[in-house]
Amino acid sequence: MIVEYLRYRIGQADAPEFEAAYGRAAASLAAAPQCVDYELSRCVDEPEWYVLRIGWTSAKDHLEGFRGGEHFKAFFAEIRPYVQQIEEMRHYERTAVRGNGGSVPTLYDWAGGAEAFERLTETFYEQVLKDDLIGPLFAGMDPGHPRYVAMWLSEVFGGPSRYSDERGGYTHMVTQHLGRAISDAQRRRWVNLLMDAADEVGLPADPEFRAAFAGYIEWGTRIALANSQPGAKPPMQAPVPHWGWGVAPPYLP
Ligand code: HEM
Repeated sequence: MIVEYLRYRIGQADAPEFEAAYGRAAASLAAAPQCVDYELSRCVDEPEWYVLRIGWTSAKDHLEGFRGGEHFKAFFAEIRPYVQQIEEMRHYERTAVRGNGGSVPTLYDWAGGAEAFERLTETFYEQVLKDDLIGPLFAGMDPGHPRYVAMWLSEVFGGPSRYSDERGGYTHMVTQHLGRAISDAQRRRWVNLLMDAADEVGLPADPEFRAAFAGYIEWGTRIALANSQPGAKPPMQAPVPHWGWGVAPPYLP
């Protein structure tokens, strides 16, 4: 993705119509397959300044795909009156420096940290080992397995990167699933037992946390199943995924 920044200087009297014009032009951005996202902000300290940030799939997609495509005409018709007021219009490449601030707790903190995930996996694998459908898969499991999976989950949900640092990260995890030929019935049992364990150990029960938690578990188990099939060739190098709240952040009164 490439980010385009446009800085406009708009006189006070023209501001309402400028914002309204961009409100209409936004329909073209929303429809354009080259546009990732967009946001128009107005300067608080000097209200005549506006910054428009548009994420494009690439600079070429913007300059050739969007400008030569079906949505440009309607877009440009709306913003043409303000072209003279553009003070800067450039593409910027994102750097590795980015992330979320601390205003919203991580799922890891919300759950109760490492100790909560350790309680979860301990209880979970006690049941797994007794289960007729998936118990046999884990018959020879490493005694540290519950703790390792707790480290993995902690890292995924925003906790420390201990699984990557101490246990081989994604590559080790993916190797463990290879060739196990997990069936969908086994995957579902794994999910059900984990959800039961989440209730039993008292993981937060608020809808937002459980929706995000279940989202990752559903995603992760489907990937584990696919990677475990005979002949599967998953990527052997990848970062540990980081899971966030998605569309429903926690309710903080
Ligand atoms: C979100 C879903 C899943 C996650 C996060 C996960 C995570 C992991 C991790 C981190 C390991 C390696 C532990 C280590 O460092 O030694 C592992 C191993 C393993 N996983 Fe999964 N897994 C998932 C789903 C499943 C499912 C659905 C099954 C089967 C029903 C399964 C079966 C196994 C088995 C049999 C091992 C090897 C255990 C051993 O012998 O030590 N996993 N898993």
